[in-house]
Amino acid sequence: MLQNRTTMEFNWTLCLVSLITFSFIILTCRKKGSPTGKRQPPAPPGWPVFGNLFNLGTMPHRTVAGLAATYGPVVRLKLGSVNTVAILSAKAATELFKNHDLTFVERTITETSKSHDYDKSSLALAPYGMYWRVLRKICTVEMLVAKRINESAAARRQCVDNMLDWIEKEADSAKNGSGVHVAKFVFLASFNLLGNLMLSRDLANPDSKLGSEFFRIMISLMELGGHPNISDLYPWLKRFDLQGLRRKMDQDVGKALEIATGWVKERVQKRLNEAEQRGGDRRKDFLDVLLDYEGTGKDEPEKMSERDITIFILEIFLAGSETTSSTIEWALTELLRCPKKMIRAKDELASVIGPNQKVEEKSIDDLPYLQAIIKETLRLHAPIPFLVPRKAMHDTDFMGYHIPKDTQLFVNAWAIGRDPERWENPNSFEPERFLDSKVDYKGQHFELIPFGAGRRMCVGVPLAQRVLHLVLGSLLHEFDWELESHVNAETLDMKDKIGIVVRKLEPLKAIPMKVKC
Ligand code: HEM
Repeated sequence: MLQNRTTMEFNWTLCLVSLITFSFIILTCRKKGSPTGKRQPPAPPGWPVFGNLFNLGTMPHRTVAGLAATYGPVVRLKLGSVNTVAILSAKAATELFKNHDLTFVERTITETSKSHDYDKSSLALAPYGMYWRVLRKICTVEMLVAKRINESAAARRQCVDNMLDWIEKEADSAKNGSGVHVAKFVFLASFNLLGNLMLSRDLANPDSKLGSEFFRIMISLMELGGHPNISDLYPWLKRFDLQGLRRKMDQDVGKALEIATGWVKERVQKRLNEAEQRGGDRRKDFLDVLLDYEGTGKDEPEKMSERDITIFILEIFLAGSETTSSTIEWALTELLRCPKKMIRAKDELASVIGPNQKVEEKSIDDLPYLQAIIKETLRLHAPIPFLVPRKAMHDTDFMGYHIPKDTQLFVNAWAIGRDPERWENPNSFEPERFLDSKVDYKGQHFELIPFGAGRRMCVGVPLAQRVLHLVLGSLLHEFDWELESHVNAETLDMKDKIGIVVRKLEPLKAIPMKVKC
């Protein structure tokens, strides 16, 4: 008994001594900055083991942006055990993309993205090497070029027409005074639009059981992928999968791959039949481009494997649907808070498009105010606020700071879009600022980078640009919009929440009234 007590006391003493030693080591390391003695970026104080996790809050893009005032534009954070650096100003972003893009060209790979080896076939996550180059080239030279995008303009118009019909029906059946959940319909339309571009089919279609199942799974993948995961913060815990995220991801990715593989096989068979019948003058979609691919077999694959193709299909849905619907939701929200700007946009549409006419993609160039609204929305509400996180390929010096190999890099596009050194009235929605300005989001102006910049910049910009203008232009041209009666411009909730993309915390509910010509 006595011996037990002595052992217990000894254990407690040992624990206490270990804790003091551990804290001492942590504090010493923090005081000296870097164990190598080199100057590291400034960092807010953190906790042992947890680092700065508790500093992030529920809207990390905003909290991290706020650190710039105290620590400057390059800030070091410890997220669990992961060394991270955040870039918070347009000047620092310019230095990054002009002089260090290659050093940070690799991605951070999360635990859930390893499900079914998704990361190995993904364009967005692939290591900077041969496979990534091949896929990127297929996208930029064959798929997302003006000619191919033009060929599918009619399919996009049809998807937008369906969306307008759904919204009108929903508004007719809604109780007096209640609004329509706009982003839901834009999401469905974006999904179908991508389905037509890639597979020539509507997937968010109540008549298609498989399409609906695929749609449900993709929404679940977006939620799971955007969920903070302990396994990413403390990689030694990953085998326990404490939140069960990897298990759920394995199930969903498995099911999505099964469905998409079925579509690929079906198409392979159809192409064989067409070849036999010498028919097949249908429009070539993305799936055809991938199946047609022929590489040299030396420094690139001879053919794309079925697996790589199916993962590419999932990726495009994940990359292109929620980003689009979130941007439209914010644009409409901002316009509902500024009725004069809404009127100006509608007047421009009325004069360029005319009554009884539909907004077409070819008119976008003639709609400078609409273009300015999209830019201003993306400046204030970058849907992927930290871009897709990068990783240092080797030790490097950046703006006088030492950044060790494997450090995760967050480029805070949200903070950069509101950088007070670059933008006047950075927090106000003022599309007019873009009317006499050459600044755009195509990766050359580092103060506006909602699509990123450099080698890993979004490949979808040419498509996203068309879709955003087409959808917002159509919503404004076809309907007059009002807020629900219990909300006004001052009380409209503007908080956001972060998942794979940032979107409005409270979904926008607005009342559409069909414009009478
Ligand atoms: C509003 C719409 C969109 C936004 C805001 C957006 C934003 C982004 C961002 C921030 C990145 C990371 C860039 C970086 O790390 O520098 C990215 C990458 C990517 N996006 Fe988009 N995106 C949009 C639409 C699309 C669409 C429609 C597609 C496909 C058709 C697409 C496909 C991709 C792909 C494949 C990558 C990975 C590129 C790579 O790693 O090489 N995106 N996007």
